[in-house]
Amino acid sequence: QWGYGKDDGPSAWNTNYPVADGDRQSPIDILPHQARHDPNLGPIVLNYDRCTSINIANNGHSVVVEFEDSDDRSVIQGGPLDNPYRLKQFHFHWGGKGCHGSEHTVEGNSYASELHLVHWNAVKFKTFGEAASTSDGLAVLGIFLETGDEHRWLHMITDALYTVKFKGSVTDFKGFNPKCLLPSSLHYWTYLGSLTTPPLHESVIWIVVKEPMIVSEKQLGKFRTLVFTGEEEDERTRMENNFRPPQLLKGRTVRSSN
Ligand SMILES: NS(=O)(=O)c1ccc(O)c(NC(=O)NCCCCO)c1
Ligand SMILES: [Zn+2]
Repeated sequence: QWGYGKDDGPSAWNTNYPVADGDRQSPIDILPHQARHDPNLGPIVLNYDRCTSINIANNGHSVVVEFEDSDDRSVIQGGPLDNPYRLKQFHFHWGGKGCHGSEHTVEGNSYASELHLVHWNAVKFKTFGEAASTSDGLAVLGIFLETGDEHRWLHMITDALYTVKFKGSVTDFKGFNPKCLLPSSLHYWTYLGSLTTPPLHESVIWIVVKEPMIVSEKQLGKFRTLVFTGEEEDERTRMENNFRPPQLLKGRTVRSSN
């Protein structure tokens, strides 16, 4: 299996997942001055209103909140998207104490953490799995997390983390609307990329929001109380630095909403 350690980490993923060396891999380093401002790029529209969260889980790589995706109750549309994309899950990537842990970087600078809201094109595909393995089947909204004041709503997530400390743990997490996590401005960069974890499918339309959400160091520290390992395993490997470093742009264009 793959992980984020010395032997099973990002530099080894191409052994079992050769697409790791492909032409549209994620994340990337974003250079704002080289991004093409595209006036045709409209605003991102989120309809997460009748929210459909189900549970929160530790999958051995991150903490994930899953959503009920049998209809279009929670969708993202507009921006670079031709169809509404259905919210499936969101999860985070973060660093170690004092180190940064975002996946995308901006002019070589990384943020403390990065939130990924994962959506799939249910107009063109029947299942998430099918969408996740087909070009442009997914739209992932990436939000940077920066340390500063406490985030007024993130406690809803961090207060539940102790219940999913070990790999394989799942607990109920109903009625959570992730719209409360988003920064005020949704100006974004967008480019064609991939999943940032194995199987690294090149199926993602990335929408990276420019404005970070501000969270406290204390709130971020709670993510590091999770472990990669299962309760029955001997070693307790703290879950941190679960991010893939930036990959080659290989001629891709990054567009900017404005
Ligand atoms: N980081 S990401 O690009 O937003 C991303 C979005 C959706 C995904 O499905 C994955 N990866 C994934 O599911 N890998 C299968 C095993 C993971 C846990 O069992 C990564
Ligand atoms: Zn992710």
